[in-house]
Amino acid sequence: MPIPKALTIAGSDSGGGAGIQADLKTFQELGVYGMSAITAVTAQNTLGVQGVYPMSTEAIERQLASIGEDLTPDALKTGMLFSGEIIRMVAASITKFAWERVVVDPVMIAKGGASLLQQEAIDTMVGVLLPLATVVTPNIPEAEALSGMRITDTASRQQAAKRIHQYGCKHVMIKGGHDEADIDHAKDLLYDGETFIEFTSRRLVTRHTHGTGCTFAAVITSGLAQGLSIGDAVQLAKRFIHAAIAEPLHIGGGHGPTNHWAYGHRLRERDERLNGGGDREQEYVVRREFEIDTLFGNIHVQTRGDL
Ligand SMILES: Nc1ncnc2c1ncn2[C@@H]1O[C@H](COP(=O)(O)OP(=O)(O)O)[C@@H](O)[C@H]1O
Ligand SMILES: Cc1ncc(COP(=O)(O)O)c(N)n1
Repeated sequence: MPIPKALTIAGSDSGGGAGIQADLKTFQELGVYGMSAITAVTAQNTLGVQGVYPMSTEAIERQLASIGEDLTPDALKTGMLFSGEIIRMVAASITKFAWERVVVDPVMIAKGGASLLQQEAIDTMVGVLLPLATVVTPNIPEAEALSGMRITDTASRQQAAKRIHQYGCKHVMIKGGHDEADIDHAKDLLYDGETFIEFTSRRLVTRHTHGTGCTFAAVITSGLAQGLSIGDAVQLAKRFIHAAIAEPLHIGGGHGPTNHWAYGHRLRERDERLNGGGDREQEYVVRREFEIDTLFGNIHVQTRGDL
């Protein structure tokens, strides 16, 4: 079987926790060959963003053309795009090469508050990029900016998903990491134009969440590149990010990166438990399966009616 290939079109994070670096680490962990087109270089660490240096549109266009003329990604994701001009150029390249399985992570503001997308570029994103998206993955503030409405509860989150879906993307995934009202759960909402599906995990108490959104979208991209359905790719992403947040690396003095190795560690731990099991009695098998589920965060998936 050919090796699945994924492309990230995003900014570089010198600190290695978010952006291009998070995406490539994630692709690699999941057995997907990673390619990149860099839209901007950020000087960044766990304490914040110290500088933003966008690339020329010519340099970005050339990177995409080099990829398109030789390598066809099985799926791609966009991250930090910075300006309307870059968004237009990226959308034109996606169309030109007829690339499919497009994950748009509408990165706007870094966790420390630095702007990674010019305000006037939001309309361009809505007009030219979202119609090309297989799935768009805003966090709550990004979903508010895209939909033009406040999100305060499940009903308003569903309403915002409906509005964003009308821009022409196939699926909308509104992530719940910023939902501070829900102190127990991290709940993400997927909408395909008809059905709402909630993916819920336990909320982990930590400040080491730098790069969660990039990593989450990169897992979805990897899953789509490997031929998973969107629902299965999101389920994989939820498990991967839960493990990555649960085992922080404690790197840097501020908001540290997530652990891109953690999911792989847990898979190996599961395999050891299963292989080491021998012919145990049924009750042990049941208990072991429960433990295995616990390893991956007990993600609860629920289809929810329209509120
Ligand atoms: N404290 C947490 N515990 C468990 N999962 C979390 C936590 N914070 C974020 N997540 C999950 O990480 C993913 C990224 O979410 P979010 O933080 O909303 O995105 P972003 O990084 O774009 O702001 C989502 O699946 C979300 O549910
Ligand atoms: C280059 C770059 N791209 C994206 C983010 C957002 O990070 P997060 O995933 O934590 O929202 C970032 N901080 N830097």
